[in-house]
Amino acid sequence: MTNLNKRQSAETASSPSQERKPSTSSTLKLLLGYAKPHRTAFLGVSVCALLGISAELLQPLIVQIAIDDHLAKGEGGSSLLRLGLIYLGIAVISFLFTYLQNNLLQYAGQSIIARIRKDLFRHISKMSMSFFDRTHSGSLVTNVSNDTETISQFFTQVLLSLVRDGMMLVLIIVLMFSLDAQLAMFSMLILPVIFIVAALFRSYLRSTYQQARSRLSRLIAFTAENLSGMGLIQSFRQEEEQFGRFTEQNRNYWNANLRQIRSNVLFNRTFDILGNAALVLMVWLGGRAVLGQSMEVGVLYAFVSYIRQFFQPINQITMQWNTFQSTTVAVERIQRVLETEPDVREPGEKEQIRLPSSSLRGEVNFNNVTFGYRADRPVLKNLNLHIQPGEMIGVVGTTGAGKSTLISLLNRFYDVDAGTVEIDGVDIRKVTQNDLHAAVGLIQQDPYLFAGSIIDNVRLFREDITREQVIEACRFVGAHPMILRLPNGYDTHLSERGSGLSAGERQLISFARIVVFRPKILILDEATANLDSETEKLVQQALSSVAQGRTTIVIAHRLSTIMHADRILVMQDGELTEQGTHAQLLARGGHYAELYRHARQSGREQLPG
Ligand SMILES: Nc1ncnc2c1ncn2[C@@H]1O[C@H](COP(=O)(O)OP(=O)(O)OP(=O)(O)O)[C@@H](O)[C@H]1O
Repeated sequence: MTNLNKRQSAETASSPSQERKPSTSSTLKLLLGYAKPHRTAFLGVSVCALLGISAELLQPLIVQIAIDDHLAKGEGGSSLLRLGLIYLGIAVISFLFTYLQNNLLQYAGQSIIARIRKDLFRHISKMSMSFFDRTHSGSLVTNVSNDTETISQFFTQVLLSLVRDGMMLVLIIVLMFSLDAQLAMFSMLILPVIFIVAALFRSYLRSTYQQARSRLSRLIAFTAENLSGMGLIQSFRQEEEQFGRFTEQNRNYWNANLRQIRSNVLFNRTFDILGNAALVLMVWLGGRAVLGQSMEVGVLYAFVSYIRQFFQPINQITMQWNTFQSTTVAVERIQRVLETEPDVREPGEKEQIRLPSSSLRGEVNFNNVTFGYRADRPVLKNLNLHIQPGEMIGVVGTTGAGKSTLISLLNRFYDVDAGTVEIDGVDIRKVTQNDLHAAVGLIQQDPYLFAGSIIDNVRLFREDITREQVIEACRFVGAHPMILRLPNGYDTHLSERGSGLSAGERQLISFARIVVFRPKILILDEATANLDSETEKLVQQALSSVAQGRTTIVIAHRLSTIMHADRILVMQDGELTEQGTHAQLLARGGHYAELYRHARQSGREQLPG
């Protein structure tokens, strides 16, 4: 399959219209796979639940013995006290086992969810750029946060309910039949009514739950989008409009949430009424039996207690059905991400060729490369480019000419559709991502900084790179004085995206990263486009220091950045139309000369495009 075909099939697979229906069996398969390493804990939960509820269910029997065997015969005193102490002891035992069972279950459940989250994050970070082109980051955030949280409810609520309430129900039925088979038979008459009510409510409860969840997701996505675009919103004075849209989303969620709560309350209270009706029936039938002396008072008391407890597990299990439904939806969403293979694949062990950084020369070749983001629109067409080790290359061209695409292919963010991209004569598809990204360093226009100190941002949280190495790198690129001016110097904590630093300062930090990580090939994608001339001078100096001994490719809109390059490439509509030194290209009088003339006329060094 070609890459284009692969991209298309991946796009189709993730389109909403093609979403598969969540299936119970695949949900269980995934969950049981994750639960397997914790089977001892789950066995412990079952044993504790059995012992806990057995102790709980013994309590009415103790009272029955106290009434029928002691009170009814006029016995009291020490034997009643002994029964009272046994009752208390059993209550303590029930508490202890329930406590143990909850702790074990929470431990296993939370460990499983942490593992799912870890797997998901690792998988997402290995995905190719094409995956991020077609997947909304908000939906991935929901996968990692909300969906895993929903799955956690499966372990901490659904499973617990199935085990505990299931066992409780069976034990209650056994105890009721052993106390009085006839009365127990009458109680069972209520079961069909319970099932009918549960079935009637089930789909209504599920739809209210799903509606509330989807409205909450929309509200979260809307808020996240607004936070990241707050600068734009304020500069266009859109606060009121956005507030209006937020209010509407908020109201929608509020309505859906209230509807869900109302339906839950209605369901629970209907069950209460059924329970009370069964109780009245038991008291009436049992009371007649007691009066007719065919039943003892204590037995009736125990029966009434069990009937009250009988409805609790049924109610719980029915409620868990909804949670299970939302778990299947969450599992399906997570599975869809986990099953998506990266379009850019690691080479197999046999075809792998190492690119050891110690012996790397930094030669780059694009041989007859054709590539398009979509099957029907090639962006690069049959492109040939040979870059010598240590050469400094400048790339110019109009908007959309394919300059950034060239860089993306060299980083293997996408695979070529035809031809090859080589480093030191090795096809980069045969190189591991680790080796490739150690060989190629990228500095983007708006370098990304993480929440953390300056030190951590330069060494990207790698503990094996020392503080001294970081400081030396910052001195080398000329960032040291600027960092010392910050409130806590190298330990200054940067907030997310590096706000608090200017664009130029962020650039200098990303240059220091390059010095620390030592890639042999350096790429700058319009790194100086947004800088004032003072800062640009600083960045220029840093660039010439960092470019020493490295193959450097600079995409620039500013002439000054690339005028002194060994070679300037001119790209137009996906093709290399001219190349040579600044002087050669001017002498040629082609597209570059025209771009240069435009730039001079406008009084700025900014190239059009
Ligand atoms: N992720 C993408 N998905 C689909 N099409 C894309 C994507 N990135 C770029 N393109 C398209 O590919 C073509 C080349 O884009 P590219 O970003 O390489 O151009 P460029 O020369 O770097 O332009 P600029 O100077 O404006 O950044 C454009 O038509 C663009 O719309």
